Amino acid sequence: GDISSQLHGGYHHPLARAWQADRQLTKSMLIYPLFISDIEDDDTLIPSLPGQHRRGLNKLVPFLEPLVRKGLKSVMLFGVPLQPGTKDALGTSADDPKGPVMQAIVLLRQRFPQLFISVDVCLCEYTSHGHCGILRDDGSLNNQLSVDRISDVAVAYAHAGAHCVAPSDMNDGRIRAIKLKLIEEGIAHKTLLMSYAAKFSGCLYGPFRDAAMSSPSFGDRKCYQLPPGGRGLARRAITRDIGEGADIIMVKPAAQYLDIISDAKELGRDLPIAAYHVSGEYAMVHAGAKAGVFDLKTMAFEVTEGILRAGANIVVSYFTPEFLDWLEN
Ligand SMILES: NCC[C@H](CC(=O)O)[C@@H](CN)CCC(=O)O
Ligand SMILES: [Zn+2]
Repeated sequence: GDISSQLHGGYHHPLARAWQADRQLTKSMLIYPLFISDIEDDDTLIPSLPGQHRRGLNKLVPFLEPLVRKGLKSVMLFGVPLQPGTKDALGTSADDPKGPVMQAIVLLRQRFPQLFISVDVCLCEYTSHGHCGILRDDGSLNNQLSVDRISDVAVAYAHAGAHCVAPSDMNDGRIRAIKLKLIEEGIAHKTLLMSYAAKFSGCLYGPFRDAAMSSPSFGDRKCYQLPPGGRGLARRAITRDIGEGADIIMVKPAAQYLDIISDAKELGRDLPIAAYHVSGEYAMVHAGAKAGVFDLKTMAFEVTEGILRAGANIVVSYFTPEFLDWLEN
């Protein structure tokens, strides 16, 4: 018969199967999210985010040392201000030099010179209303005030030593504003701007909001995060952010949005594409494994390989510590 119908020979051997993948998971592709609180000796398990803790500055280095030895290459910092007076309408404490994130940047840069420090830039953890920007009287986002504030916070993190700033706010035009300020400040050349370009609203962020105490006090994020059905909007946001100077495009969530990752790679063919395997997606894998649906490690690999197959070469993943044990390189 037609000999081109015979495919099995091309993937009979495990190595030949590995060769079928355009991108194979390695430790350097992984970014590990860290929750940093302003209680210095804090080390609190986050029940809804299996195995993840909120840690204060005094607990960070001992926790990270073994992970860095195992090959951890990059982290993403999220501040969790718990002290009274750290939340107001403007998110004033987001760039407080005494705040948890600003101090963690300095500490980690000094302690782990090889570690790539990316920092999430948003106001929702620092605003009394819990939204990702500054509000108008009617409760909607004031774009100009939000973009001004978010870009100031991004520049403060970059000045503190962040290698990468990653605005997850989804305010229109924040990428351009951050890039312009980085240029004005003379630090654009050493700061990577990673845009959460296609970030969807939905039900997959619950465990994160538990961890970061960052749920909106009223309403939701449906007027600034993308509607789950908005593939065209995502393509437009990705194209816009590339044009505004993003160095990396991120899609979030990931496993439920593989078509968007694929679009991001098509539209951002010349950029690295990141995907954030969010708290809800991570918790679902744990829940499925606990329910006996599948083996945890097998599914962690299968879901992450799917994210790579769709076009990502960077994955923000809560499974990072396990992958450091599971991967050779
Ligand atoms: N800045 C928004 C935070 C946002 C979730 C939310 O909408 O609250 C993500 C953090 N960048 C949540 C990440 C996660 O769920 O793991
Ligand atoms: Zn936010």
